[in-house]
Amino acid sequence: MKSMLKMHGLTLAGLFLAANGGVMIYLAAGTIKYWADINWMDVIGEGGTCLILCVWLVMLLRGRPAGRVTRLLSLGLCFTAFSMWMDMLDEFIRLPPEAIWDNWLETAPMPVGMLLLTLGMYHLQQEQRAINAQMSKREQLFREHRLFDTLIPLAGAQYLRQHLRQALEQAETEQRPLSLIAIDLDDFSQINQRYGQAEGDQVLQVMAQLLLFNLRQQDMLCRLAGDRFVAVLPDTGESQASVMAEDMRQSIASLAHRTQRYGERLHLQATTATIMALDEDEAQVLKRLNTALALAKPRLARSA
Ligand SMILES: Nc1nc2c(ncn2[C@@H]2O[C@H](COP(=O)(O)OP(=O)(O)OP(=O)(O)O)[C@@H](O)[C@H]2O)c(=O)[nH]1
Repeated sequence: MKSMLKMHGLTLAGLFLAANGGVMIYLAAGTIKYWADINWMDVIGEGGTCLILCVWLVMLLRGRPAGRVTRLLSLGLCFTAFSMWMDMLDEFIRLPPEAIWDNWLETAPMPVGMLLLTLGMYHLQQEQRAINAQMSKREQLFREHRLFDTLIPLAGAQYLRQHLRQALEQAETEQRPLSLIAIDLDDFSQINQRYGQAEGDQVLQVMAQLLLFNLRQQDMLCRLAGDRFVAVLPDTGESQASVMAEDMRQSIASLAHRTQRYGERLHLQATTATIMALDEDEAQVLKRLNTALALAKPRLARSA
């Protein structure tokens, strides 16, 4: 709240002053209505709309960084909220019949606000396109940020299952192959034990970045659980997926990760497994992938 006031205090102060100014002007020019003369339906409709617009304004200012889009949208909301506020005031204050300026105060800010909101929405759409391009390896077929992990900025198992269901349908409709890679760090629990949970978190974050670098634009990476990641690769056969999995394994093995505390070098190793989706649902695909990974684990341990 503090940072919002610091960044957008001027906008909020402007709206507050304009709303107060409106009350002053109406009070100076008119008389307060009797209780019985107040049309409460209008008060609820106009006042409620004004209140909701103010709530949207606060949500917008709290949720977005400062910049052109935020400025345009917040100004648009301020103008429309002010228009509704002025509209509501005449339910409480009776102005002389010859006054026509109040129509201007009620009506004129509305189209200005709508115009600013439209401009803001246009630039928001442009901004969203740029963000979508950056996010494409993390979310594709739908957006549900409740399913995103805050520690490692990737979607989790629930998102993976929903994404996979849609990707399987798409692959079947288009008659194209779909492959999956599972990547699991070896002996990750030892990193936690030896260097602490915070260092383990750091390793997972670095690993997620590294895996994203190894993927193409159309691929999608999720964190299935703990130190296990899954990449969904549309339009990809098993042999191509195996090559990509090996690249990922090697890039993890050659990563020179140093601990935050003493800067010791950690030698990370990962096991990967690759499968191509057959005529099966997402639960069967994931089960087969997990089995393939479990089979790959002991093989690595034996060869070490
Ligand atoms: N730091 C950290 N650790 C986590 C997180 N989620 C799970 N873990 C830990 O990850 C470890 C996973 O253990 P295992 O599944 O045995 O994996 P592993 O030690 O790599 O063993 P193998 O996979 O058999 O090589 C557990 O010790 C969990 O406590 C997390 O978000 N952060």
